[in-house]
Amino acid sequence: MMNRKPALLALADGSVFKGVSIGVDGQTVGEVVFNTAMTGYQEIMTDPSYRRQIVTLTYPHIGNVGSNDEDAESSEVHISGLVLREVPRPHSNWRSTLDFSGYLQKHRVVAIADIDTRRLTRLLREKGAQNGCIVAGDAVDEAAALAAAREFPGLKGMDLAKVVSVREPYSYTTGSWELESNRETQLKDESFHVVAYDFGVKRNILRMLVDRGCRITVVPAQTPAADVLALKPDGVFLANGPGDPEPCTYAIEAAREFLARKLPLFGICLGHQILGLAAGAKTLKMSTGHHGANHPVQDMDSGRVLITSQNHGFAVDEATLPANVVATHRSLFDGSNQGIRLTDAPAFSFQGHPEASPGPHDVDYLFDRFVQSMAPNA
Ligand SMILES: NC(=O)CC[C@H](N)C(=O)O
Repeated sequence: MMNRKPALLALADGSVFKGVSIGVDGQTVGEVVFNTAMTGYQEIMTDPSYRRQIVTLTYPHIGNVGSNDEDAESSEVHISGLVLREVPRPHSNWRSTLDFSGYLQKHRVVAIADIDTRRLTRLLREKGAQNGCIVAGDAVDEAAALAAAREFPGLKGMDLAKVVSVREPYSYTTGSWELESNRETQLKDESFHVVAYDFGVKRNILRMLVDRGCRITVVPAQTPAADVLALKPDGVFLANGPGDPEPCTYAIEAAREFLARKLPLFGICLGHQILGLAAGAKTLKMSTGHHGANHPVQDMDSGRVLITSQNHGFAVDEATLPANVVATHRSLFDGSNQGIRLTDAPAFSFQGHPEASPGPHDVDYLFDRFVQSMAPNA
């Protein structure tokens, strides 16, 4: 076996985990969270909503299927660092073009393995997400790592949507991957024009809209509502994204404008929180947040329980919903809000990830609902 360099993970509460480096040498800081998904490590690492977060994967065998170019949810790896139980082993998969260690090197990820991720996860669950630091390489300095972990200011109050967002608008017409032909599909039978605010959008959201006949114009996070209205969209989509929704005042103001004009509006994750804030509710920082691919959520209208993909650390505070906002979904793990709908505008949103990638598809009916809400404008 290859000789690994040392690495350590230091948390702001003073805990230190010693392991081995499986990525590049270096030091990285961020909020340490855990994700319980058993599949989809590439999708998780490339989800822009993980910016400034160090992700612990609780599933112990990561890297078994290597990596490929198709499973990325954006053009780069966004996580600040990666924490694993097992050192990745040789991989095997027909779609793989690069082994996992090569993937970590290529994307310059600082990563630690061979630590007790169960102990770490229990700590994060009991104390809440911790700011932390990974150092990897020949000179691992524990005191410096602890100091760096404590210096990280935390995600509360941090506006990261405008940091990860695209700089110029672009058009998106690529649909879902077709396994039989091993090719991506293209938009056919265009029925709607959707403007999607990119706060850190995951590709599969755009693909699922394209599959339903939407031509998409993706716009930067700080695009004023007037510029969007000038594009004459049938509906506006508010994407997922990293950081705290509260400082994203530019997006909250734009959403308010669309609400006032009764334009069909659909939000996912950060987009859900922004819709909530625009409607007059408040958001809060959760203790550990939700990160996984098997979280039960109840649809309050139908009573159905949905197994969902999740990645968020903030939430809409249901107690603050104004009279014209109805809670449509709730987490069965902790009762927190998972969806809202306005009674006086064609606007709704979901806290989890109906686009999955990775995760189950139980909530994809919300994409159909958005398309239906645009139908009168077609
Ligand atoms: N996936 C997301 O859009 C996450 C939203 C927000 N950054 C949160 O952590 O709650």
